Amino acid sequence: MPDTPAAPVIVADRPGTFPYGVLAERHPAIVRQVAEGTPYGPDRRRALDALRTDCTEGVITPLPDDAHDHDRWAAWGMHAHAGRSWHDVPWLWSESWFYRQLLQATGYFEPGPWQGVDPFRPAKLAELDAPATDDELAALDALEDLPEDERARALLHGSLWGNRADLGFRMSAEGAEEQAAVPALVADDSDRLWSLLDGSPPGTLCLVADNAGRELVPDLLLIAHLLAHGRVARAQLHVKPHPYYVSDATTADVLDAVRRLTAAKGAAGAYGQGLRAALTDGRLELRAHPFSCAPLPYADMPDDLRADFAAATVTVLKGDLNYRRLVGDRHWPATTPFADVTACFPGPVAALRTLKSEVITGLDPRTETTLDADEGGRWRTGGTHALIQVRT
Ligand SMILES: O=P(O)(O)OC[C@H]1O[C@](O)(CO)[C@@H](O)[C@@H]1O
Repeated sequence: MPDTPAAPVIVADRPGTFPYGVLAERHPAIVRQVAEGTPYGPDRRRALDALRTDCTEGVITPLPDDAHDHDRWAAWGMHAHAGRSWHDVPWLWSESWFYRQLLQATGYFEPGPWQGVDPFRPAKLAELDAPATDDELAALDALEDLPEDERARALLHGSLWGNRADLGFRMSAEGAEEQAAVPALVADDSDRLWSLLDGSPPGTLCLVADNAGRELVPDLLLIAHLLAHGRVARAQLHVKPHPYYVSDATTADVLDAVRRLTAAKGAAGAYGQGLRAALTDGRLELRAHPFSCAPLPYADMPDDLRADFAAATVTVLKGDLNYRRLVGDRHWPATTPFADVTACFPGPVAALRTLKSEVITGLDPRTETTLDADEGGRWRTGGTHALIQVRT
């Protein structure tokens, strides 16, 4: 990292702060939502109740030695954090640990009736099947009359603002969307992104997905468009190997989204057909690397994932959590250059994110001052503002 001194890592140890609230309020609410969403039996309910207490009052207790991913979590620092409060370890670590414990409580990994049952599926399907999705798919027909580059820009913004489809966030941010009269980009390097996607011969796009449903659909539309118009020859879509952060996308969610598109009329249906063809002939490849659910920044990624990103024309990281992992989840001054804090990423990288936590870099000082003056700190966490930041 150029001579930018590393800022402190975020820890959720101060009551009244956003990270603290996520552990103390959002997590127990998510446990309640999961228990209400699926008719688990008494034993699973007891495990969920125990987690609701443990994640607010407990300490980090290592996985059993025979857990399928014990060694992985040991390598990710589990024993180093053993016995400490969830509030005293890095926030990123604590959050990721919560979702691992939630799958433990629901029996997701264990042989038995609940193995492989996504505890968030009811919420994901309700969102994907919402009438609003029909409206968004129907709106695609109007894009067909636009020149290709304007259509590409519209789909890029669809993918960006799709990031508001974060069901975990929605639970505690009722009305956030309505508040934003004019959605504003606090940083916009999209021209740099297009220059990367104008190269010849066309290369490979890596898109690291975030939320399923109404975020994943516009991500897939963007990929379908870039493939169909020869802006990229191949695309790698990185999803999660198991449910994570409520609505993060898994392979099952990709299949649901492609099915939803393929079943639609008009342009949406054609996009669906194009995606099915790209998946079957290999131009669109799915990846579900275990590190995508790791409690660690991308700087610590393993070599095979690093090789994927190094070989890409550009890697697009979607969403707030991926942004935090890209910049190391630290209290950076907002004006810290984006290129400095992303120097460790192995290839050109673009962040498409709506702001839902305090971490931010690469801002123009006037932008920060104006936003603070107009909105206090709300612009950082309310999901009402977004950014497109690119390091070539
Ligand atoms: O779905 P996204 O965009 O990664 O947002 C994740 C949200 O969850 C958080 O981890 C807080 O729980 C924040 O990063 C953000 O508010």
